[in-house]
Amino acid sequence: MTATGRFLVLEGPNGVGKTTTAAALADLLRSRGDRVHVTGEPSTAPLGRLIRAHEAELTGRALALAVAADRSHHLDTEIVPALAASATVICDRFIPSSLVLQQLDGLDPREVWSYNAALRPIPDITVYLITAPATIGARLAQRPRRSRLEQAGSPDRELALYQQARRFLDGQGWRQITIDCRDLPADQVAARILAHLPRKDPAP
Ligand SMILES: Nc1ncnc2c1ncn2[C@@H]1O[C@H](COP(=O)(O)OP(=O)(O)OP(=O)(O)O)[C@@H](O)[C@H]1O
Ligand SMILES: Cc1cn([C@H]2C[C@H](O)[C@@H](COP(=O)(O)O)O2)c(=O)[nH]c1=O
Repeated sequence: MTATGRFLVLEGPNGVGKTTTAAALADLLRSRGDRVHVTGEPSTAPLGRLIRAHEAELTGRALALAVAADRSHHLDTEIVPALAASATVICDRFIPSSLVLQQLDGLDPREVWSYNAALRPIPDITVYLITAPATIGARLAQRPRRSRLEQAGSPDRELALYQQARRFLDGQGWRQITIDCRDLPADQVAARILAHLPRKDPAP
C-alpha cells in the first residue's frame, strides 16, 4: 500500500469510459466518507498542458519522453502528496497508456517502458475497462474532432494493445483487474471496482 492512501489507475481505449467511471467512483467513495483525489494524465501542470496543446505535432520519442517527464512531476507534486493525506487517488491514464499510445505512435514498448520503469509509486490497483468495439466506435464517431493518436488507433487494436500491456505489467508484479462494462451503467462499473479496491492502511 502507498503511504496511507490508495493509488488507483483507470485504463482502456479512447472512449471506453475512463473519465465517466472516475467521476462515478469518486462519487461512490465520497458518499462513504472517503477522501478522494481525481486526476489524470497528461497532468494539469505546465508540461502536461503543453503536451495537450501540441498533441498534433509532438510525436514519437519526444512525446514519449515528455509524457514520462510529466508523469514523474505528477507523481512528486500531486499524487504522492494526496496519498500522504490519506486520499484515494483515481488517475485517468498512467504507464499502460504510454505502452499503448506510444506504440500506436511507432515506438517499441520496451523503449517506452525504459522511460517509465523507475517511476514510483506504482499503483495499488490498475483497472482496465473494456467494452464492445462497436460501442467505442459509435462514441468516437460522435466526437466533433479526434486527436492524432485517436485517429491512429482503432477500438479493436487498442483493446488488444491494452491486453498486451496488462500481460507485461502482470509480469512486473502490478496488481491489475479488467472490468467488462458492456451493459453496465457507470455507477455499476464503479461498484464493481469498489469490490476490488484494496483497503486503506490505518493512519499512523
Ligand atoms: N458505463 C457507461 N455506460 C454508458 N455510456 C458510458 C459509460 N461510460 C462512459 N460512457 C459514455 O461514453 C462516452 C465516452 O466516455 P469517456 O469520455 O468517459 O471515455 P474516456 O475513456 O475517458 O475517453 P478518452 O480517453 O478519449 O478521454 C461518453 O459519452 C460517456 O457518457
Ligand atoms: C497519458 C498519455 C497521454 N498521451 C496523449 C495522447 C492524447 O493526445 C492525450 C490523452 O488525451 P485523453 O483526453 O486522455 O484521451 O495525451 C500519450 O501520448 N501517452 C500517454 O501515456
